[in-house]
Amino acid sequence: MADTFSLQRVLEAFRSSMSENKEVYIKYYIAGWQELVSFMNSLGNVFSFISKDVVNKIQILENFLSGESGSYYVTIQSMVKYELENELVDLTKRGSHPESGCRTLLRLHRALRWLELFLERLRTSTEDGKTSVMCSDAYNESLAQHHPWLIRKAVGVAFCALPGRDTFFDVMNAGDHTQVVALLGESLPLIAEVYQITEDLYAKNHLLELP
Ligand SMILES: CCCCCCCC/C=C\CCCCCCCC(=O)N[C@@H](COP(=O)(O)O)[C@H](O)/C=C/CCCCCCCCCCCCC
Repeated sequence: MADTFSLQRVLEAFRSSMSENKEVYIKYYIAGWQELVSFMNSLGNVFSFISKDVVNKIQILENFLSGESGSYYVTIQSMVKYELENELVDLTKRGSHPESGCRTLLRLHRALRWLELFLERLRTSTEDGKTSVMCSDAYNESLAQHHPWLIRKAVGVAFCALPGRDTFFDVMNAGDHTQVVALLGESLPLIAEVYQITEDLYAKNHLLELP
């Protein structure tokens, strides 16, 4: 992973994550998240409790991918099939499989919806748009409903420390603001498609509320 964040690399990772027959490669899905973590790390310590959680979840999935059953973890589709067929998922309450691939990926999947909503707000924002408001509106519309009160409060505090819109555009390393807006316009349908494929797969298998 390179030192500086690049929106282009996020785009490439999510683009590579989709196979021709619309399966999602976990390797590239994780690579997209690793890029996003590098961005969050540059924002300072107030965000470290969030990036630690993402890093932990990436690590769980990487361990499955490089482990002895790694061939079943190549795509989200093959992971779901393998874990369900082998009863490796705690479906109603946490038990003997508290860190299954399915429940771990579900947490990142929910966060991907937040990212989609936030980037769409950023893309369509005007010069006086506040990133803290865009972030928290996107959060309230997505992830917040899955988080307890304490986490919601801590996240609210972190949002107040977000840099302004201009800084966000600059750190994306994608050229001037017009070019960033264009790249966001290119990235968002891809992110939305990866999200929707996963959402449909999880819905079909009744996995959207895994504990
Ligand atoms: C300029 C580039 C575009 C913006 C780039 C944004 C980079 C964002 C990177 C990561 C986003 C946050 C991902 C959060 C994943 C949260 C997963 C989760 O829900 N975990 C909770 C549940 O897990 P289990 O306990 O069931 O294992 C966990 O309890 C949560 C812990 C930490 C709080 C997570 C809050 C997420 C807030 C999302 C906004 C992040 C703001 C980042 C600022 C850009």
